[in-house]
Amino acid sequence: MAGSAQVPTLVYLVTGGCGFLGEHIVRMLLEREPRLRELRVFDLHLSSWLEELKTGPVQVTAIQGDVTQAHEVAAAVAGSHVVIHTAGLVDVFGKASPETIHKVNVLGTQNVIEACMRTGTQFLVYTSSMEVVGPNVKGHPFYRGDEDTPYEAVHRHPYPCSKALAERLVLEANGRKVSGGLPLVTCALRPTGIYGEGHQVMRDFYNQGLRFGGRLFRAIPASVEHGRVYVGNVAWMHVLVARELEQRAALMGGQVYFCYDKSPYKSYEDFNMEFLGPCGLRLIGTHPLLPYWLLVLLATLNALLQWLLRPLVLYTPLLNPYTLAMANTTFTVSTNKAQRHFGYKPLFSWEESKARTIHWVQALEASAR
Ligand SMILES: NC(=O)c1ccc[n+]([C@@H]2O[C@H](COP(=O)([O-])OP(=O)(O)OC[C@H]3O[C@@H](n4cnc5c(N)ncnc54)[C@H](O)[C@@H]3O)[C@@H](O)[C@H]2O)c1
Ligand SMILES: CC(C)[C@@H](O)CC[C@@H](C)[C@H]1CC[C@H]2[C@@H]3[C@H](O)C=C4C[C@@H](O)CC[C@]4(C)[C@H]3CC[C@]12C
Repeated sequence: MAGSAQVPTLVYLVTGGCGFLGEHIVRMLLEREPRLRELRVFDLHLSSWLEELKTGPVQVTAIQGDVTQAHEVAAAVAGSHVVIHTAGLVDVFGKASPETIHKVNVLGTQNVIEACMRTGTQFLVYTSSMEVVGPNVKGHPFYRGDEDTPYEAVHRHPYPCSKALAERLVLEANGRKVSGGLPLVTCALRPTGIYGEGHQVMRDFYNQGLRFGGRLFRAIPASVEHGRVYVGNVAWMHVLVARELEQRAALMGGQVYFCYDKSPYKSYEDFNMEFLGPCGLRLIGTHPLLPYWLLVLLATLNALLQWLLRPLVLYTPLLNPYTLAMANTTFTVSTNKAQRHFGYKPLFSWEESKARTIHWVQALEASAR
């Protein structure tokens, strides 16, 4: 692949390039990958902001397509040097059926792998997830763990199951021969809960707070820590891995890397308040306002209501049995594998990540007025 640092020669493909993370990866590549000649952005739903990117020196090719359609994926992959596969159905709220989640996240990933094999693309970076590891169905905490920490990764929910299967397909494909006889080099990145500009769940929390007069009500003990990572640092890790994968194929090929930065370990709700607080919202209660059994009952009622209403309307509240269990289980990572293997260091400090996210929420506030 070795593109010249001076002459832009490389073609990258980003699947899911119009999503929350995908957009940051696309913009980061255009800013920080000097070898880029063409950037292909493949997504089911193309965004209007892509048009503004077409005026720069890099050819930006918007491709409307579906990763579940092998021929569409193959056409997009053909001729690319690197594929960053971040397209996926990120659904823990019951918006999509288990079958659809599996089809997009697993079959879609299989299509990307096969397209690389058939067309001779050698380098594949997959956006996996912390959920490939946990929290597991038993609610075991994962406290400051790393890529080698033993943990019983047992899942039942369609989303983590699909991510785990897709990641396994990607890692098992490492070393297989692509068209032309060279080896496919793959690796998987496992972000913890990503936050930052464009994060839909943060937007949902903000809107929920507005509906309750600027108040959010604590449901989870402050002691339950969740690892979070700023979207800009996740995007940077993708760019760096894509750049280093060729030179360090023997070390990085077939590996997984947690995405991490200096974001503090806090409960999910307390962490969100780092951004929502400066925008006028208050988290009521130093302890959960309701007993856990009542939260479980309410979450179960939400799931029942979702099932009953499904023929009429899609009811997808934040609180359901799975999200409650996730929120209520400590999951934090402490690792430096990415730094050791390919020199990753967070591009954005915690202070910068926080300021950028607050600025974005304030823009939401302005548009909500
Ligand atoms: N958001 C997080 O906290 C988080 C954490 C860890 C990992 N991830 C992973 O990061 C990736 C991106 O997540 P996100 O939060 O940006 O989600 P997102 O929903 O904002 O982006 C996903 C993108 O994929 C596209 N897509 C969905 N189905 C498609 C299909 N069939 N064909 C083509 N494109 C399709 C969507 O249109 C969207 O633009 C996912 O693979 C997700 O599992 C997300
Ligand atoms: C209603 C309360 C109980 C409230 O605290 C629920 C919060 C809940 C919506 C979130 C708690 C943990 C989140 C998940 C976590 O950050 C990691 C994820 C992995 C990633 O691949 C996709 C997103 C997510 C599943 C993320 C989704 C929201 C939470 C469940």
